[in-house]
Amino acid sequence: MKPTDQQTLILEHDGNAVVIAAPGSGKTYVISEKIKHNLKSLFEHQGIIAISYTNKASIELKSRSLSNGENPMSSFFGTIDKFNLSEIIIPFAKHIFGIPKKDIKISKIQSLPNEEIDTLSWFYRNITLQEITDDQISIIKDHFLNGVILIETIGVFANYVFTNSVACQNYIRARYKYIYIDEYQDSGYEQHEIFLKIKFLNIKAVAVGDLNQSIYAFSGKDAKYLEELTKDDSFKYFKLDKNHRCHPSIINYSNYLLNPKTELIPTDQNLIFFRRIEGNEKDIAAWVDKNIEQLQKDFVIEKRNQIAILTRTTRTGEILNQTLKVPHKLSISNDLDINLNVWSAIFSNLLYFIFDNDFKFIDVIEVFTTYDKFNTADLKKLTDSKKIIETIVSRDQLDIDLLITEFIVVAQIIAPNSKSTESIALLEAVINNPSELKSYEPASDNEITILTLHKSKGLEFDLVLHLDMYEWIFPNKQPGKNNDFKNPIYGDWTQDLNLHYVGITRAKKACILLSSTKRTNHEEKTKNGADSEFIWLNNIENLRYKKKDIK
Ligand SMILES: Nc1ncnc2c1ncn2[C@@H]1O[C@H](COP(=O)(O)OP(=O)(O)OP(=O)(O)O)[C@@H](O)[C@H]1O
Repeated sequence: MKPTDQQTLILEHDGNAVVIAAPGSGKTYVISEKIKHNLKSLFEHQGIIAISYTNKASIELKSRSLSNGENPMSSFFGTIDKFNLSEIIIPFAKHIFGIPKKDIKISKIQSLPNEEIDTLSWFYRNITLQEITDDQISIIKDHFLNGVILIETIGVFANYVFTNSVACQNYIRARYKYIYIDEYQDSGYEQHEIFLKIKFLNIKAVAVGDLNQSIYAFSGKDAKYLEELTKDDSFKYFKLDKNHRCHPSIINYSNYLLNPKTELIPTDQNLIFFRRIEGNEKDIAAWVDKNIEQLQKDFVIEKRNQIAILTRTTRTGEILNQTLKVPHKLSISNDLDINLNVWSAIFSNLLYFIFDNDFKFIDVIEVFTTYDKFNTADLKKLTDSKKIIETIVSRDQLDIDLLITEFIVVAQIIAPNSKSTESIALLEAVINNPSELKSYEPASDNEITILTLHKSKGLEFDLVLHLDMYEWIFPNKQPGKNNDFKNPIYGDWTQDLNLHYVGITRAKKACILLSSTKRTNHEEKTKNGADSEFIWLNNIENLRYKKKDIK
C-alpha cells in the first residue's frame, strides 16, 4: 500500500504530533507504520507506549505494528487502565505509600462494605487530582495498603504516583521513547494529564483521533482535550481527511449528517438505504433472513462475516440473536473481560487463545511481562501448561474443572502476587455460560456479526445493517416535566449523532438503516415505532437511494 501525501507527512515527522483523522483515513495504518519505524532505532531495553481504547483495538495495533516480524523490544501495547496499573501504580505506589499487606485486588467502590463506601462519598467520576485533598489521598493509600485498588480511582491514583515518584518518572524516561494514544477524542482528564507529563520527559508524543467520533461523554470522556492539543504549539498538527474505506455516497451521507453545508463528492449511486419494516424487531430479523442472499449478490459480498448488524441497545442485539435464522454471532462483553484484576485479564486472554486461532499463547504471556519476569524453569512450566490446555480442549467433552485448574497454574506463574478469587469466580461463570463462551470465537466466514454501535468503533464491514432507528431510542430522549411528550428532553444529541456517524462509516460498500412500525421497550412492552429524527434530518433523504425509499 502506498501512503498518500498526507500520510507521508506524518510518517516523516519525528516529533510531537496531533493527528485529526476522518473515519477510514488510515490512522491505524499510519500509527503502525510509525511504530515499525521507531522500533528500528531502539535498544532491547527500550520501547514505545501504544495506548488504544479497547483490548481488541490494542491487539490489532500490535499485530499490524509487528506484521513483518519486528521485535517489540520493551514496548507496551494496551489500554490506559492497564498502562496506569502495570507501569505506574503497581510498581511505584509502594515507593510512596509503603508495601501492601495483602495481594493486590482491583475492586469497584460499590463492592466495598457500606461504611467504607461512606468514606469515599467525596469521590465522583470526573474529580481531578488538583481537587483531591491530602486526607482523601490517605483514603486511597489505606485501601492500597490493604491490597485494594479502586477501579474508579485508577486515573487520579496513577497521576498522583507519577507526579510524586521520581523513580517512576526516571523509569518511564529511561524505558520509553515514544508514546502514541489512539482515539484521543475519548480521553478523560487524567489520561490527558499523564500524556502531557510523559511528553514533558522528552518522550515523543503522538495523539490521534477524530472529534466527530467522540461517543463516551457519558463516562467522563471529552473531545476538548484533543482539540486543545491542536492549539498547542508544541504539537505539530496534521490532518488525515481522505476516507479510503467507504463508498463516496457513504462519505457524503455521514459528512452531511454532521454538517449540511458539506462539499459533496460526485457519485452516480447512493448506497445508503432506509427500510421501515412492518412489525417489530423480530420482523426485522425475518426480513434479514429473507433478503440476505440477495443483498450479498447485489453488493458482491463474498463472506457473511463482512456483514454487521449494529444496534443502539444490547436488548435489540439479543432479540436479533434469538430470532435470526441465518448463521450469526452476537459479540458481547462479559464481567471477566471488563474486570481489571490481572488474573481476569490472563483468564480472558487464555480463552481467546483457546477459541481464536489468530491469538497465540505468547500473546497471553507477553501482556504481563511487566508484572513479573520469568526464569527458564517458569518458561518450561508455561510450555507444559500450554500443552495440557491444548489437550483438554481437543477432547470431545470439555472438562471444565481441569481447564480452570490449569488456567490457575498459568496465572500463578505469570502473576503470583495477583491471586484473585473474584477472577476465578468470574472465569467459572463465563465457562458455564455457552453464549458468553462463544463470544471468544471469531465469527466464522458465514456468520453475520451482531454488535452494539459502541463496540463497532474501529471496525469495518462491507455491509452495515444499522438498527434501532427509532424516535425516543436514537437519539435518546425522555418526556419533559410531568410526562410532557410535547417538550421532550434529549439525552445528548451530539453524542448520539456522533454514534450514528461511527455506525455508518463502518460500511465499505453499503449501509441499510432499519426501523419498524413497532418496537420493544425496556420493559418488554410493544410500542409504536416512529422513525428516528436522524432519518429526516435537513432533508438527508436526498442522499439516500431513492427508488425503494419508503416514507
Ligand atoms: N494510502 C492508502 N491507500 C489505500 N488504502 C488505504 C490507505 N491507507 C489506508 N487504507 C485503507 O483504508 C482502510 C481504513 O484504514 P484504517 O483501518 O487504518 O483506518 P482508520 O483511520 O483507523 O479508521 P477508523 O478510525 O474509521 O476506524 C483500510 O482498509 C486500509 O487498508
